[in-house]
Amino acid sequence: MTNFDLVIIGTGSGNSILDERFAGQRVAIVEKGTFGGTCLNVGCIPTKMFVHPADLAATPAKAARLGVDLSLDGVRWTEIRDRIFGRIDPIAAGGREYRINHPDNENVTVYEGTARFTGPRTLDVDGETITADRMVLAAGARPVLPDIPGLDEVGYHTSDTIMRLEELPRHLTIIGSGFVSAEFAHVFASFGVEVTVIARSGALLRGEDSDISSRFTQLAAQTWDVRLNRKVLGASRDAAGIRLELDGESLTTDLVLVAIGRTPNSDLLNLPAAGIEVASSGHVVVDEFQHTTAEGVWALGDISSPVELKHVANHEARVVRHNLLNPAAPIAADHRYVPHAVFTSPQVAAVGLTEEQARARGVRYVTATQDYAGIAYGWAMEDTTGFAKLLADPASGQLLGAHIIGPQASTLIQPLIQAMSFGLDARSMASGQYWIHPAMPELVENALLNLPLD
Ligand SMILES: Cc1cc2nc3c(=O)[nH]c(=O)nc-3n(C[C@H](O)[C@H](O)[C@H](O)COP(=O)(O)OP(=O)(O)OC[C@H]3O[C@@H](n4cnc5c(N)ncnc54)[C@H](O)[C@@H]3O)c2cc1C
Ligand SMILES: NC(=O)c1ccc[n+]([C@@H]2O[C@H](COP(=O)([O-])OP(=O)(O)OC[C@H]3O[C@@H](n4cnc5c(N)ncnc54)[C@H](O)[C@@H]3O)[C@@H](O)[C@H]2O)c1
Repeated sequence: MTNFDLVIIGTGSGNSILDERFAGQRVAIVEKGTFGGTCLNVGCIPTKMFVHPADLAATPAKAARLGVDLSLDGVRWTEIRDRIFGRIDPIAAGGREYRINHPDNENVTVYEGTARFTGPRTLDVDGETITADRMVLAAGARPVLPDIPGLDEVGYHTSDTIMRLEELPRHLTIIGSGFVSAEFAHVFASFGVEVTVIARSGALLRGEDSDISSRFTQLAAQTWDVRLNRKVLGASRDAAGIRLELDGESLTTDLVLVAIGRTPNSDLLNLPAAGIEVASSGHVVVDEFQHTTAEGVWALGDISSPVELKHVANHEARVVRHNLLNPAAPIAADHRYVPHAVFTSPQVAAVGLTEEQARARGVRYVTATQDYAGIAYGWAMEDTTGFAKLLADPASGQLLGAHIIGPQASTLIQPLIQAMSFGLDARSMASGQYWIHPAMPELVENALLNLPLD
């Protein structure tokens, strides 16, 4: 049995905790998979590296309308794939090598195995027992697997495997209609794959404000075969490919991608043995300091956060690092205004309350929208579908929510996140600064000016 000052489980955001301030401590870090975790290896980074060439491949279809005739001559899938992972895999390998062999990490022991609690702050790692005075759970989440009769037998992909395909399929069916579905549908459709999206509800991206979600659903249906309010009842294979039975119809496809959410890896850690409480959602229960219900144990990222985003995991890792280094003066995590963006086509980005949430909370609010078509740059682009929608407190002008669908939505949302985070009211924000003309942020300026404040 080996005792450490600190043990971290998971090398995603957990790996970023360690810096030179931990040099005097004996630290262990445990990883059962690829060093660097989800975002680097199978999440944010590779997906966006596929989205960028997908955006390029989709350009010819949009350009002719403006009098520019482009043609897509081909998509070299294996080259794209190998270029992407040829850049990512060495980073993962380099991160591992750094922790194992670099003199900076003389105090760090890397365990390449699966951690499982056998008692308070006591772990079994593939047969070896390690204990620690303090522990951090940063073990992330994994794709939810479906319970569809026959699907295991015919085979399917998740976001963990789809990016390493040997060749593009002719037809791809995606089960699920959230972030992963919207991003991969855009990537594969832009690369020339026929894409079918199966949603069990009546809209895609239904977690978004309903105006955004319905606009996105309407636009998506023009590019992809979108089947709403459908359940997949069974799967089988025949000469034509994989046959999926939906309620009332069937379809034949070459490949299935399952994208129905992610579940925290808390169930694999035997947390009851360590006195660590887990919510019914599977998330480890933490207080505002990211401390779990067990003395000396913190948690961060997807294992404890219902908002499974890298910027949240990174923020929480910084909070945990501070609290490990400054036990007498801990800081709280700030989860007030967590934004997100979906890198699909068109892009979607949001922060704060949707109108449905504002209504359900009974807060007083006003809304305003601004079409891209109504600002100079959007008009020049002849964008006819994008818009921004804001919610604000009519008395104070404080923003309650911001939602954008359209080009550069993930960038345009940032000043609104800033305003909400620092308490800047809509009127001051709109009128107290210059807005570059004729640039895209005029979308934000005009949406702010449109708010019918008291
Ligand atoms: C396809 C996809 C695209 C995404 N795109 C974005 C995006 O654009 N923007 C964004 O903000 N977020 C995105 N996310 C979400 C983001 O990747 C995650 O929120 C983030 O990576 C979570 O980090 P983490 O440190 O909590 O967990 P992880 O990075 O998952 O790290 C957990 C690590 O713990 C290891 N582990 C688990 N159990 C054990 C065990 N028992 N013993 C030892 N090791 C263990 C795992 O192998 C893993 O390496 C995306 C996710 C996916 C799946
Ligand atoms: N750009 C980004 O920031 C980004 C990109 C990808 C993933 N992510 C993160 O990863 C998480 C997981 O993504 P995701 O798309 O898998 O999940 P999601 O929660 O975004 O969407 C899951 C979808 O599957 C549906 N669903 C759930 N169970 C189902 C079932 N049994 N049958 C059919 N449909 C079902 C849900 O109604 C929902 O529409 C996201 O919530 C997000 O936090 C972020």
